[in-house]
Amino acid sequence: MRLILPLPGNETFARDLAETGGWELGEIETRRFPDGETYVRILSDVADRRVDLVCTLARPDDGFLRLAFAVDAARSLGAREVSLVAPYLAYMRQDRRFLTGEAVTSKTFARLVSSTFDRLVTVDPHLHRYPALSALYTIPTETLHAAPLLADWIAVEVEKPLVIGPDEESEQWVSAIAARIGAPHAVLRKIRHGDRSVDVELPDLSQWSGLRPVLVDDIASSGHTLIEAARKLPLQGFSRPVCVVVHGVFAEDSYARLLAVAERIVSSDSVQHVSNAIRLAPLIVTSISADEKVSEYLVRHRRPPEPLDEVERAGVDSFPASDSPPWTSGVGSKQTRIPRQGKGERAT
Ligand SMILES: O=P(O)(O)OC[C@H]1O[C@@H](O)[C@H](O)[C@@H]1O
Repeated sequence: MRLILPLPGNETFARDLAETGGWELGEIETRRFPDGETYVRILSDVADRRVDLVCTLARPDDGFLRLAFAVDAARSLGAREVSLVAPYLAYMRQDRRFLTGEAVTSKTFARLVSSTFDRLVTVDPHLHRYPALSALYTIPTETLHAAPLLADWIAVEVEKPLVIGPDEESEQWVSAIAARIGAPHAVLRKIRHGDRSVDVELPDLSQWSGLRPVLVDDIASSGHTLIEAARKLPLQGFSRPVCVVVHGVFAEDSYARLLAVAERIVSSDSVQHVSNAIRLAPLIVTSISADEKVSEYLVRHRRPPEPLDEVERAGVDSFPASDSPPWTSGVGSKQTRIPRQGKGERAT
């Protein structure tokens, strides 16, 4: 049975994941030495098992080294595969060099994660200028999408919603959410002047007066985007908006400031926060279970070992037509490196 191992601060999410998936919840002991260095000890049996380290990556600078230590400990104890389940993936927003000399941190961070883990599972990474995680990460990745869960929450909780994205980037999930619940949608225009300085312009929304505005975004970080959008809506006669985000990072006092101009704020549980109202565990379990089926399939169809020279000549393996491979169906976009037995890799 696979093992779900939570890093500190991720216990609630990991327990939900383990219970929903019917998997074992493991234990890691971590603490700080007096000089600030990190102590890590894995207390669960990981030998010959697939291990999922669960760690959301909001505030990653504090936690990544601890993760790297845990992976090495798991490998030295004989773990068969170590994946990172990071419902929020950090360092996706500095995706290019805007000023000479800036570090493109998305690339550096992706390289660190790719050289540490065997696989990455995440939810709605901030893919703005990158087409997919495969443009950055060299390990197999699974990108899951929370839009249907957000849509279902809105459908149940908000009467007569007008789904609003605060900027052009949000059009993709705002339109998907609106279509799923049969509501209208609109997209605002954002001009970002700096980390903490944002302007939002509203188009004429008067045709939807009387509807409840629901601001939807992937991340609330400094909160400025949502705060500015929420401030502008009453200028066109709308009531205070409901704000729904996938990742409630809520830096500094942004949650309190947004609450002052919003009717209600909810987030998925990708980052543990008082606003959490949408569980991601079912989405992640579906994806991990589908991946397990692929592995089981490969084990079932494992060929007897062949001498290396024949293996090299055989090239790509083929599967019997009577039992089609299960990796085509999924809940997100998958970048999976299918082990090819004929190329010297072993199915697990
Ligand atoms: O305005 P804050 O909360 O700092 O940043 C979040 C916004 O910045 C964008 O990259 C996100 O898509 C979101 O719209």
